[in-house]
Amino acid sequence: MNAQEGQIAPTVLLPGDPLRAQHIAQTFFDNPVQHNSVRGMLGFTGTYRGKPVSVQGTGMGMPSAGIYVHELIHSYGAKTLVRVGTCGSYQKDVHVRDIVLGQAACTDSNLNFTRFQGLSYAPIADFSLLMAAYQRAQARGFAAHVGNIMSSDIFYQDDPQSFQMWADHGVLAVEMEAAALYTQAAKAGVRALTVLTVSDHLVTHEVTTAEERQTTFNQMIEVALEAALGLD
Ligand SMILES: O=P(O)(O)O[C@H]1O[C@H](CO)[C@@H](O)[C@H]1O
Ligand SMILES: O=c1cc[nH]c(=O)[nH]1
Repeated sequence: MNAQEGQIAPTVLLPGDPLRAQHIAQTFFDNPVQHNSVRGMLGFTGTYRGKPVSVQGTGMGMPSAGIYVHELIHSYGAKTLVRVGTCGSYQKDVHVRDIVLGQAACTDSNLNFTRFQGLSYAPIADFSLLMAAYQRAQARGFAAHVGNIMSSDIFYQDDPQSFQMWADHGVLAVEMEAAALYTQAAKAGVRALTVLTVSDHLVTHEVTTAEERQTTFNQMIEVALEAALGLD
């Protein structure tokens, strides 16, 4: 990233899509300033209800997101990192447009097998952030599910039923970055959470319109901002 030292706030939202970073900055931030343009991975810093906050695109998948998470923590001093993204539901009662708070993240990635020398590590969210996000969603009447999620390296699975094993063990939904975020945050002693909107459904194949997705995406951002910044 090409941000200057001190240009990025200690609290950072992390969407996969850089254009969503731009949308978040333009919709929610006061006085947003673009802090990164390298590789088109847009990042902005501004304020939300008077508190400094940044948003940084991460790209798709853990190798890409892991680079941004590392630089945000170790080069720019990020202390609170909240991923805001989309997911595919594994469970009948987790509907499209619902919010999913990733309490923990399974993974099929080799990243953590390499990091932990073939042993198993359980990447988990920061509890204070998780509790705050759940309380903010409840207070606003948004449908929010808390539980285990799957961070996969594979978007297009060859076997469309391969998710069933995870679904049978209570995993709520699939995305592609949380396990790396939680692991790196734990190592660095900083706080991390993943807040997701269900964009598609692997069981019921429910669909949603772009407008509906935008509305619930904005609800998710409000929950993430309030939890990350400690706002009511
Ligand atoms: O909406 P974002 O944040 O990109 O998240 C999800 O969408 C992408 C796949 O379509 C992956 O990055 C996955 O984690
Ligand atoms: O990674 C993802 C994101 C959204 N929907 C999916 O099915 N997978």
